[in-house]
Amino acid sequence: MKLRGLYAITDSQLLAGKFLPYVEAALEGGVTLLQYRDKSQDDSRRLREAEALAELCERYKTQLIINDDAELAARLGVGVHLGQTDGPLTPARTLLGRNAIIGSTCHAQLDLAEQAAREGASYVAFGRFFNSVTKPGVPAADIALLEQARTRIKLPICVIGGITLDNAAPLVAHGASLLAVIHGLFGADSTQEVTRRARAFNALFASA
Ligand SMILES: Cc1ncc(COP(=O)(O)OP(=O)(O)O)c(N)n1
Ligand SMILES: Cc1nc(C(=O)O)sc1CCOP(=O)(O)O
Ligand SMILES: [Mg+2]
Repeated sequence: MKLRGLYAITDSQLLAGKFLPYVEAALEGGVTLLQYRDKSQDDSRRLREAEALAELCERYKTQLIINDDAELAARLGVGVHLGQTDGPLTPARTLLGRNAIIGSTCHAQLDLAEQAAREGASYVAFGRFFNSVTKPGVPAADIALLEQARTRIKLPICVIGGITLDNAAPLVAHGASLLAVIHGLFGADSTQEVTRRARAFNALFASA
């Protein structure tokens, strides 16, 4: 499967009271990967919501990725995204199997991306590229890093952090394969606007 296009990420606070309708609206507009990102410790809610997303993704032929939690990903038979403190990649690959999508946060460090590639990651994620309301204060990445990553890393490159329709085009032009977006997608006033934004993010790849 080609990892290229919009990578929608859920946010439990932003999507409170409209979780499934907003996610479905994004899927309607076209989503390559959907990440379930919930930073709470409420395991039963996490399982319930992740199962609901798995069902939706099945319907829309979208790949589901679970943030942080390889065990939950294994339980649902889906992929996982692991940050630098979320556990090692190699056992996650063993647990999930060779076909699972496994992503790795590499901040703005090419050496982390090279290590992730050696350890079996499916894509590497760099960020944050712009100021993020969702996760302020994380280290910054820039276009020069993207240029270097494109020549050194032979995996799809995901970019994240403050990405909106107004700032995403140069990232795609400089080699980003996946645009990972929370607020720039789901911070919309209506389901129709979420669908419009998803379509518009995807259109950036058609013209690249
Ligand atoms: C696609 C993607 N890229 C980066 C992250 C950030 O992961 P991490 O550093 O583990 O931070 P949290 O998201 O867990 O707070 C991500 N989730 N997805
Ligand atoms: C979860 C996350 N990780 C980041 C990183 O730089 O690793 S930035 C970020 C938040 C992304 O949300 P938004 O699109 O609303 O900025
Ligand atoms: Mg994490």
